Amino acid sequence: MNAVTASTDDILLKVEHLSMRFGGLMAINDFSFEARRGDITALIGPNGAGKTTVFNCITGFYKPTMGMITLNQKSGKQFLLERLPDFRITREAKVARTFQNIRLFSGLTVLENLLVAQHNKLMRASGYTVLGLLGIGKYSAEAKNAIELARFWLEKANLVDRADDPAGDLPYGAQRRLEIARAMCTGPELLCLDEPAAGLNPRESLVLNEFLRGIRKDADTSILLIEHDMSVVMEISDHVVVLEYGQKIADSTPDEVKNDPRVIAAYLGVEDAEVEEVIAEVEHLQEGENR
Ligand SMILES: Nc1ncnc2c1ncn2[C@@H]1O[C@H](COP(=O)(O)OP(=O)(O)OP(=O)(O)O)[C@@H](O)[C@H]1O
Repeated sequence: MNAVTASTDDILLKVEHLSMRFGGLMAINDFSFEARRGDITALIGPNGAGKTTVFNCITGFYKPTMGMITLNQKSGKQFLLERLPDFRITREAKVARTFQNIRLFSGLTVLENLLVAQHNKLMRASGYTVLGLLGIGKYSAEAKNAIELARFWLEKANLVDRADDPAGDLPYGAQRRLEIARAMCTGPELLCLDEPAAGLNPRESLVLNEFLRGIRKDADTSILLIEHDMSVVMEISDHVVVLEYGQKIADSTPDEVKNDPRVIAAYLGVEDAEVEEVIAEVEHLQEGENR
């Protein structure tokens, strides 16, 4: 979907004038962007640009200094995320996330990790009573559903044959996919992934790409992705937003962003005064290509 043509009904997440100050450092400065329903939106930028801080504001880990973050569910319900505590952002607004460093229960099996993710739903079904847990009422039906859902995501993550192994025994790339599968077991409308391809080899990155494309196709979940691995970003994203020093410098399709001189200059670490020079060079190269 093109960045310019989205209607307001398509907007799942709207970030407006977001700012986050840490003491004297303005980590995010008047940053606005939109993520459309059904899209994979990538948030990229050089180290320290503020990407994780934006994620932390969206998911309630930080309360922004200023700005509004609106999540529009498909049901029509609207949530102002900057006003909600993190557990309500997960449970009610249905925003799930993964972290830069893997946070699995490494002593539990792969399947158990996916069931733990559904703990809240199961406890509600038990009515928080022992009788409920013993199978009277809705609990047994919900427990069966939880196992079905875990199986579904095990298959999608290509982990069925490792279901009974401790999560800590999986290769790195498989642990990354398990984390994402675990987040999917909470039924999110928005899945925020913080550098899912970090540390993966090229083959594992390809498997990850397929998995993320599968999520977009099979689940009603949109993805917001922070990623340094451009082979992942350019391959699977519908829309790319670029941050530099806490401010937006580009917001467009992967192809346009890839050729944007300001983005190239930011990644090369060029001083502001030299940006014009880089722009001229890139334009010159592009003219050469088009000839
Ligand atoms: N809790 C905090 N306290 C103080 N400064 C912070 C805090 N969190 C982030 N920062 C600062 O805010 C800036 C943005 O950091 P952030 O981690 O959001 O960048 P990033 O784009 O995610 O970087 P990377 O790609 O290296 O992960 C950095 O200068 C960082 O040191």
